Order: sequence, then C-alpha cells, then structure tokens
Amino acid sequence: MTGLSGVSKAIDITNKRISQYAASDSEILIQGETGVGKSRCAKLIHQLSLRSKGPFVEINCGSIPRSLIESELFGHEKGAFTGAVKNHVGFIKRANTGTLFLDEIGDMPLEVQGHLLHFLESKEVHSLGSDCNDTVDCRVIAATNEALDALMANGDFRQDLFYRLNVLPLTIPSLRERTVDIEVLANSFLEQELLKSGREALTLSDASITVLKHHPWPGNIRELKNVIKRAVVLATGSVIEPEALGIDMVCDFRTVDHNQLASKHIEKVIRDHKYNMTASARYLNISRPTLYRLIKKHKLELDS
Ligand SMILES: Nc1ncnc2c1ncn2[C@@H]1O[C@H](COP(=O)(O)OP(=O)(O)OP(=O)(O)O)[C@@H](O)[C@H]1O
Repeated sequence: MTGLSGVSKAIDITNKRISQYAASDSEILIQGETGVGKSRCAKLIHQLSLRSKGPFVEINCGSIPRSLIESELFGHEKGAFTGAVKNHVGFIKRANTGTLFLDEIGDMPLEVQGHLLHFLESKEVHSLGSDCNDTVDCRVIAATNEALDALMANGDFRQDLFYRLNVLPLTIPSLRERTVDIEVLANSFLEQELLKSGREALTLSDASITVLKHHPWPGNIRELKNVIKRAVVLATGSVIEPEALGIDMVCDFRTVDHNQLASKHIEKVIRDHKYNMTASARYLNISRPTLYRLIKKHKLELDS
C-alpha cells in the first residue's frame, strides 16, 4: 500500500496528510463515514511510520461488550473478577512498540474513556487485579464515523479525550465528494476480482460507469467493492451492464443529470422493455415526455 487510491484533489490532500502524519508520533483522530477507508488509512500510517516493525493492534470499541472493554484494553490478572480464570494481556500492552488503532471510539463507555485518557497522559497501564503499573510505548490512532461534537454535547464523549486524540485530525472524504475516483476504484476492484476468480476479461460498459457515478454510495468504498464483486458473478458476456451491478437504479435516475445519461443505457432499457415507452420511462423513473426528449437529444435511432 502506497496511499489511498484515487485521482481526486481530495484524495491527493488526504495522501499528503498520511505521509506527514506517518513521519510524526502524535495521536491521530480519523473521521469519515462508514466504509471510506479509515482502518485502511490507519494501517497505512503505521506501515509508513517508524513503528512499522512493531505490531498494529486493532480494536473495534463498538463490537466488544461494554462490560468487557476495559479488561480487553487494559488486561486483567487471574481472579480479578468472576470468570477471570487466567491472566489476560490487554490490547494496549500487545501494541507495545507499535500502533494501537481504536476504531469506533465514540462507542467507548465514559469510564473507560477516563482510563484511556490517563494512559495517554502517563503511558502507564494498570491491568485489573494487578498491584503495579506497566509502561507501554505505543502510538494511538482513533477513528469514528459518528459526530463526536454531538456526543460531547450530550455528555457521552469526554472533551478532554477528544482534544488529546485530535492532535492530528484527518477527515476522509465520502465517495460522493470525489466522484472522479469512482471509475478508477471500480476498475481496480474489477481487476482484483478477475484475478481472484480466474474469469476471463470483463469491462464496465459506459452505462454502468454512469450508474456508478450517480449512485449516492452510503456504504462508500466497501459498498463499491461489493457491487463489483456481485457484478463479476452476475455479468453475462464480456461487458458488465447496469443490471449486473444490482444497485437501485430507479431512485438514482431521479437525481441524475439527464445530460449525462448514457444514451446506450437508455437504448438498452427501451429494447429490454420491447419498445414500450411507458414501461421504459417508468423503469427509469422519468416521465414519458422526458424520455422522448432524451431520445431526441441523444439522437437515438430506435428501430423496433
Ligand atoms: N482507497 C482505497 N482503495 C482500495 N480499497 C479501499 C480504499 N479505501 C477503502 N478500501 C476498502 O474498502 C473497505 C472498507 O474500508 P475500511 O474498513 O478501511 O473503512 P472504514 O472507514 O474503516 O469503515 P468502518 O467505518 O465501517 O469501520 C475495505 O475492504 C478496504 O480495503
């Protein structure tokens, strides 16, 4: 991995930040919608940093039961609580000499936030049931897809911890904010899938690229990757047409700039609907007069 893939200005700026932050050892707070690549970015910073030979330890604060998160992070001694049948080395200690990545930091319970803040200030870890502290040398990178401002306003996230983590802030833009990257990413995922599946060459049709560019991508890059995986399975022939993408084109076409609607796609929809203009317009979620206007504008020759 050399940087986040993409050709947009936004990703260029993000990649520059990644290199600058990798050269430092301060805490980083990565913000961005789900699936934009926050974990990937954290790994990348670790790999580019002086800590790359140390471990990269990832913990998703949202997927560990709240009652266990403290002992998972800080560790515990045998007998520290009911069920602690043996000593447990916590994630923080395991990250010694490397990077600790705290994903979904907004889900961390308040009392554990206090202990984390203490660790960041002192670099000392006190495992549950132990009578001594251990010093741990690790860099902390945290990530969230929640608006921490709102959590702080509600008293669910400590302001002092926010400032302690937000030394180096990084916001990864959503795919909607960098549509020029969609085609590049889609083709790169397609190449990877073809290599994995051993399928013969497949390309995305212009109409499919138009559909991809206009989809709102609530699941961002993760969603795009899965759409391409599905298309490789569903495509018949050597070209991926919009139907194989399996995304809800009906609602996307409402927001599409009709100037950019691929004429080939309109033609195909009309052919698929046996030249029934009412059904084709309904499928595209546009009115019949709009469909006729598009046919005229794109000079489509429809010989039924
Ligand atoms: N720039 C990129 N190039 C290629 N693949 C990417 C890129 N960014 C993200 N991905 C892929 O997209 C998927 C989601 O990325 P990742 O898990 O890093 O997102 P996230 O923002 O941490 O998601 P969440 O908020 O759900 O934790 C992964 O499979 C990752 O490999």
